[in-house]
Amino acid sequence: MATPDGLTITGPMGERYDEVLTPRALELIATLHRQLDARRRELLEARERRVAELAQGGTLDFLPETERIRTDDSWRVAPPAPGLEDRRVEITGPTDRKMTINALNSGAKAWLADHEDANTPRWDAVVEGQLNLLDAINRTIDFTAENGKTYALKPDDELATIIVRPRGWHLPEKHIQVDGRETSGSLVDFALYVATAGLRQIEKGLGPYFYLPKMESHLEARLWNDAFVIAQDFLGIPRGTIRATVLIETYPAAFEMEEILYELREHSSGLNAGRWDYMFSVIKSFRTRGTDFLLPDRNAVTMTVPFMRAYTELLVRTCHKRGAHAIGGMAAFIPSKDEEVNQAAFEKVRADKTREANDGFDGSWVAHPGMVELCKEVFTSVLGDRPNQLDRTREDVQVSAADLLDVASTPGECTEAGLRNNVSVGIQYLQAWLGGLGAVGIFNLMEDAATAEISRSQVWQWLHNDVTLADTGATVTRELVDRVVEEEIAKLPGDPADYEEAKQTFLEVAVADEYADFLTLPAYERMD
Ligand SMILES: CC(=O)SCCNC(=O)CCNC(=O)[C@H](O)C(C)(C)COP(=O)(O)OP(=O)(O)OC[C@H]1O[C@@H](n2cnc3c(N)ncnc32)[C@H](O)[C@@H]1OP(=O)(O)O
Ligand SMILES: O=CC(=O)O
Ligand SMILES: [Mg+2]
Repeated sequence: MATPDGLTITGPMGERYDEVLTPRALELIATLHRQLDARRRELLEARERRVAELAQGGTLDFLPETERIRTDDSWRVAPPAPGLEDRRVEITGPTDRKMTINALNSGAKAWLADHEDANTPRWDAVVEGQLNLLDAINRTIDFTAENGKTYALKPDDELATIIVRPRGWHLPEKHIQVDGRETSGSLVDFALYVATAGLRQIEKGLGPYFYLPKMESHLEARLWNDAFVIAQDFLGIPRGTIRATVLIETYPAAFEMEEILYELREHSSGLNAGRWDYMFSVIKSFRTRGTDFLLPDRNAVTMTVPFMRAYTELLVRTCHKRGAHAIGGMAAFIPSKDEEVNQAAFEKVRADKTREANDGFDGSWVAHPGMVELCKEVFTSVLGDRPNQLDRTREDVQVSAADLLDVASTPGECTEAGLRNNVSVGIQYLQAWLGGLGAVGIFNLMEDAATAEISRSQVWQWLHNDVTLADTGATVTRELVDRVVEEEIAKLPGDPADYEEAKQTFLEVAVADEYADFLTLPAYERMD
C-alpha cells in the first residue's frame, strides 16, 4: 500500500487493515512524529533525571514555578462535551470484538476502550482494535462465539460513549517507523482513532474522546495538548472538539493536577484517580529509600490508608474548583461463580463506590458488566437526577505535600504470603500478556498491567531493601525469591516448562539490579 514519504509499516497487512491505516491517518502519524517525538523523548529523559534526584534523597512537592496557575481563580476547563455530561458509571476493557459489543451494551454511561493497562500491544491488537471501534461506530459490528452465541449492538441511545485510552508516552510502536525511527505508541493509537472512527463520532454528534494514561508532569500534558491542536488543524475540525480525561496515576502527577488541567483546559474532560498505577508509581519513585516508602502486602493497601485518601480527596477538590469531572478508580473485584466470593466482591465494590460518591466523585469505573448496575445505583443514590456533582467544591479539603507523601503510616506488614502472591500474580499475568491477553482474572481479582507492576515492583523493593518478612522472620534474598518462583510455578496448571518465558521476563523486572521502568517494555521486546 502507498504510505507517506519516510513512513514504513513493518507489521503484516491483514484483512481490512487499510480501513484504519488510511493515507490520512498515516500522514497524521508522520506529522505528529516529526513535530513532537523529540520532545517526547526529552520528557522521558526528564523522568529519569527526577528518579535519580529522588534516589539521592530528593522529594516531591508542588511546583513553585507554577504557583500562579494554582492561585489564579479565574480559569475553568471547557464545559462537558456531548455524551460526557453524565459519567456515573464507566466500564473499562480491551477492544476485541466481543468485549467491544459487551461493553457498549453494558448499560454504562461510558466505555474506556483500552489500548493501555488492559491490552497487549501486539500489531494485530493495535490495528484490529481500531477496526472494531470503527465497526462499532458504523454499527456494522457483530460477533459469533465458538459456542454459537451471537452478539449485536443495542440501539444507539442505549450505548456507552466511547473514550479511547491510547498507550502511555513510554511505549513505542515498532511496526510503524518514520524517518527510520520507531514511533510513539501514544501518537499512533491517538492518530489512528482520531483520523478514522473519531471523525465519525463527530458526525454522530459526539466527539473523539480520550483517557490519557501514566503522565508524570504538566509538560507531558502540554505535549498531548499540542498533539490535539495539530490533529484538529490537520483534520479541519474546530479546536476543543477532542476531549481528554487525564489519569492521575503517577506520584509526581499528584503534585501537578491543577497544572495538568490548565494545560489541557480547552480539551479537558476531567481527571481520574488511577489508583493501581498510582500505587506502582509510589513504590517506583522511592524504591531505593529504605523503609520510609515501604508499602506492606499489596492487598493490605486500601483506598482509606492516609496517603491514598489524601490523593483522592485532592483530586476531587482540584477538579471541582475548575469545573472538571472527577472520576473514581477501579475496584479490582470481579464476579465469581463461588457464591461466597461473589457476595464479598459485590460488598467490597459497593463500599468502594459509596465512599467515592460521598467524597464528591462524579462517577467511577467498573471492570465487568456485572458490576455496572451496582455502581450506577450507588452514584444515583447520591446524584439523583443531576448528571454530576460538580457543584460540590470540597473547600473543606486541605491536602499538603506531607499528606501525599505519608506512606510511612500505612498499616500492614510485609509477609511471605504477600511475596508468594506477588510472584504468582506477576508470572501468571506475564504468561497471559505474552499470549496476547492484557487483562485476566487471577485469584478472583482483575489483573492488568498496572496491578502486575505493583506485584513485581514490590518484589524488587523488598529484595533491594533487605526486608524482613513478618510471618516467617526471613529476610528477602535472591535465593528466597528464586525458591518462591519455582514453588509458585509448580502450583500452576500445566507443565512448569510452559512458563519459562514468563518466568524469565518476571525475573528481569522483579529481581535484576537495574530496575526496568515498565514491565511492558522488556515484554514488548520479547513479544514477536
Ligand atoms: C488498573 C486499570 O487500568 S483498570 C482498567 C483496565 N483493566 C480492565 O479494563 C479490565 C477489564 N476487565 C476484563 O478485561 C475482564 O473483566 C476480565 C479479563 C478481568 C475477566 O473477564 P472474563 O474472564 O471474560 O469474565 P467473565 O467470564 O465473568 O465474563 C462474563 C461476560 O462478561 C464479559 N466481560 C467481562 N468483562 C468485560 C469488560 N470489561 N468489558 C466487556 N465485557 C466484559 C465477558 O466477555 C463475558 O461475556 P460472554 O458472557 O458474552 O462470554
Ligand atoms: O488505569 C488505572 C489504574 O488504576 O492504573
Ligand atoms: Mg493505569
